[in-house]
Parts: sequence; C-alpha cells; structure tokens
Amino acid sequence: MQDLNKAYRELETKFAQDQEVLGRLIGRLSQACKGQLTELDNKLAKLRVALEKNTDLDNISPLIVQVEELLQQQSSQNDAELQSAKKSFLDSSSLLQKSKGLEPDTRRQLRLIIDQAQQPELILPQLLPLMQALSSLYADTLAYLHQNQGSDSDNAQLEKNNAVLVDNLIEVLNSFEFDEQISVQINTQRKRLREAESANTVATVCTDLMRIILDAVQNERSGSEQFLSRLNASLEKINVALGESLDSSDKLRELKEHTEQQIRQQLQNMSVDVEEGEKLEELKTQINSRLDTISNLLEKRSDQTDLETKLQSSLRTMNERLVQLEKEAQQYQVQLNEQHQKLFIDSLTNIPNRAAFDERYELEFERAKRYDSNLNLAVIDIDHFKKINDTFGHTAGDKTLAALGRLLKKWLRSSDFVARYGGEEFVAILPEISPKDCAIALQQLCDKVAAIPFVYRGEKLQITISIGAASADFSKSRLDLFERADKALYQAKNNGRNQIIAADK
Ligand SMILES: Nc1nc2c(ncn2[C@@H]2O[C@H](COP(=O)(O)OP(=O)(O)OP(=O)(O)O)[C@@H](O)[C@H]2O)c(=O)[nH]1
Repeated sequence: MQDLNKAYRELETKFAQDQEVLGRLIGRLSQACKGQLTELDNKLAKLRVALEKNTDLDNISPLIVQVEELLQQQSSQNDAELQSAKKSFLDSSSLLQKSKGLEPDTRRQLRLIIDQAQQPELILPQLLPLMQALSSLYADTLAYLHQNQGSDSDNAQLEKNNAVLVDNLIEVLNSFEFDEQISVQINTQRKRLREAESANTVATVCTDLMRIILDAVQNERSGSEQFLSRLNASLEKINVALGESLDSSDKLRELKEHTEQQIRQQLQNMSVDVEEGEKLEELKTQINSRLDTISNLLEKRSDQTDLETKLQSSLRTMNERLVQLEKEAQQYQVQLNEQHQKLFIDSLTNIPNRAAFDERYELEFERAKRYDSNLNLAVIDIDHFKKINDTFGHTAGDKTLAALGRLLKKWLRSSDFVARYGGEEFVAILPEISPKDCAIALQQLCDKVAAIPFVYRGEKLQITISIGAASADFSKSRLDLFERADKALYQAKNNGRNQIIAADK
C-alpha cells in the first residue's frame, strides 16, 4: 500500500515535470515562430498560458489542434504564393524567349533557369535567385540589342522590344511580395523603368534591381537560418529537459514510458529535421507532421490520466477494504486470544489446566533461578476422592472438584498460581515465600478445606486434602522439584492424609 502511495506521489511529480516540459516546448516554439503569422503567435501564447496555469491536458489538446491548423494554413498560403510567382516567372521567361535577336548564350541560360523553375519540388526562396538570373538576362539582352542597333527600322523595332521587356520586367516584379523595406526600393526602380528613355537606362535599372533582389534573397536566407537555429536550440533544451524528467520517474514509469519515448523520438526527429533541413518549406511540413504525432501522443497521455484516475479509485477501494480487513483481523485476534485462553483453562473447575501450568512453571522457575529467589511447588490431592464418587456419584465428585478449584484460587495469594493438574490433583506455584512460611500457609489451607461444610443433596461431606511441597534447588532441574513435591504428597497420604509434608532439599 505504501509502495503504491509512493508510486502515486512520483507519478504526480512526473506529471508536473512533463507539463513544465510541454510549457517550455510551446514557449520555444512561439519564440521560433514569432512573426510568421499573428494568429499563430496568439494561439501559441494562449497555449503557453494554459500550460503555465496547469490546465488539464484535455483542454490543451484542442489548442494544439488549432496551432496545427494555423501552421497548415500558413503552409497553404505559401504554396499559393509560390504557384502565382512561378506562373509570372514562366510567363516572363517565355516572353524573353520569344524576343528577336536573343544572343545564343542568353537563350541557353534562359532555358536552364526555366527548367529549374519547373522543378516540382521548387520552393519560394529558390525562385528568388532564378528571378534574379532572369532579370540579369533581361539586362544582358537589352545591352546586346543596344550595341547591335542599326537602321531606323531596327531602332524602331528595338524601342518596341524595349517597351515589351520593360513591361515584362515590371510584371515579374509585381508578382513578388517583398517586405516593406525592399518594396519601397523596388517601387523606385519600377518607376525608373517606366520613365526610362533608352536601353542604357533600362540596363542600369536592371543592374540596381539585381543588387536589391540579391540583398532580399540573402536576407530571406539568413532569416530562415536564424529560424532554424533558434528552433534547433529550443528542441535541444526540450530534449535535455525531457531526459531529466524521465530519469526522475520510478515505479509507475512503465505506464507512461512508451508514450514519453515516442514524444522524445518526435522531438529528436524534429531536431534532426532542423539540422538537415535546408528548406524552410520542407521543414514546416515536417514540423506539422511531428506536431500531429505529438498531439496524438498527448491524447494518449490523457487516456493514461483516465487510467490513473481509475487506479486511484481502485486504490481507495483497496484502502477501504484494507481498513475493513484490519478490523476483521482485530476481531479475529480477540477470538484467537479467547480460544487460546480456553486451551489453557480447565472447563470443569474454570482454573488453569496442566498445559497452562507447564508454561507458567517453566517461566516462574527460570525467573526465580535468575534472581535466586524462593520458589515452592505444592501438589494437592483430594483424599479418598474415589469414595466420594462411589458414594455420591460422579456429579458430586465434579462439583467437589469445581468447589475446591474456586477455594484454592481464593485462598492462595494473587502472585501464586494454581492449576488442575489432572483427575483430583491440583498443583500450586508459590514464589517469593520461604519454605517454612510456605508450609505454614499450606497447612492452613488443609485446615480450611477440612473445616468447610460440603453438603450434597442434603448430606454432609467431609473433604480433606493432602499436600506435598518442595522448595526449588536451582542446581537441579524443574523435574526434580516436581518429583520431590510428588514424593512428599505420597508421604502425606501415607502419614494419614489431611496434612502437608514439605520435602527436604
Ligand atoms: N468426578 C470425577 N472424578 C474424577 C475425575 N478425575 C478423576 N476422578 C476420580 O478420582 C478418583 C481418584 O482415585 P484414587 O486415585 O484411587 O485416589 P483417591 O480415591 O483420591 O485416594 P487417595 O488419593 O489415596 O486419597 C478416581 O475414582 C477417578 O475416577 C473427574 O474429573 N471427576
């Protein structure tokens, strides 16, 4: 029972530690995802507060599902942005491809970047360098055409081509969403493009655009890297915390170990994903799936909490049963004591029997021997008892035995011990009295019994007793003391009965 209670306390501590670990996980995730999506920020903050308040896991699970949905939503939004940007890129590329007078090398490079943009696993950050390359090809084409300008009709064609290229380039720029700072710079370049009067100006604007876009791509890349490293650091801390938490658990650890290992595995996997994942989109998809698994595991944990509640109630029942059993055991003990008593009581005289005497005799003998104090033993026998039986019947004999038992108990000292040894024979242990005083006391006993007017069915009965007494010699055994007392009784009988004979040592 104590073991189970201990196990419970450990389980409670473990639960609190796990709650703390989850709290930290959410805290780190919110930090890592900060600014990705406002609603996601809010939900993560709410989740963190719920965990800090030790809210029930049942209430937290729906919040986790919401966070997952938001991550999913952001992922879909990114997909849509990518598709639209990809379409604009490919449209602009094919327009440039159709341009007349395209240098062969430019055409080859253009084909290359179109192929890359058509890769099925393409992600948004990968499209940005392609866009930068496309802008560069536009600039090269403009410069090439400008150098090779010839007749007026060629010039007119060149102007026309310029206009088409500028329109395309503006369309490409429109298809991308940049952060505020970049957007301001791009808009300035867009305006310059519209107002450009010569191919040269267009080429300069294109070069400036390339630089701006290159910076944007680098920013995006370093932003992603920061995100990844923050997330990685958080996951590492969570792994350590979870490891410590696992170490502290004991008895009922097995109940939760499986789930916790799975959660730990998920966290480790996430950590590996972060370390290996160069692509932000890929990483988000992986994290989504990990969160899915963790959410399922949390549901499982909540089932385990149910199990704990059931266990607790069964423990209560067990406890009640135990209290009940303790009561029953106490009653049983009382009954046993009573039965034990009965085993040592003579049912006819209601005084201790021979078994009780044997036990007490050993005890008193050893005690007196230890303190070297007096110990006397008296063997008491009713004289001519057979005659009583024969004359008045067995019932009269029984009543005589019972009466004598009561008298012996009454007249001997409370520190003395008297038992019915068997038949009409009684034994008495008389400690801490000198043999002489003992003999006097026993003689008085003989006299008292003889003076009692026993009456049975109106007839008077003369009852006398003979006593053989002996005083303990501790250099000899208990048996020796008994035998000397028994021999003395024999002498008392032989001497005429109704007397006490004290044996010499
Ligand atoms: N009524 C009754 N008689 C018993 C009981 N136990 C033993 N007796 C009888 O006690 C008698 C003992 O007789 P004896 O051993 O000859 O001794 P006694 O008649 O007392 O003679 P002395 O001891 O020599 O004085 C026997 O008749 C037994 O049957 C008992 O529990 N109840």
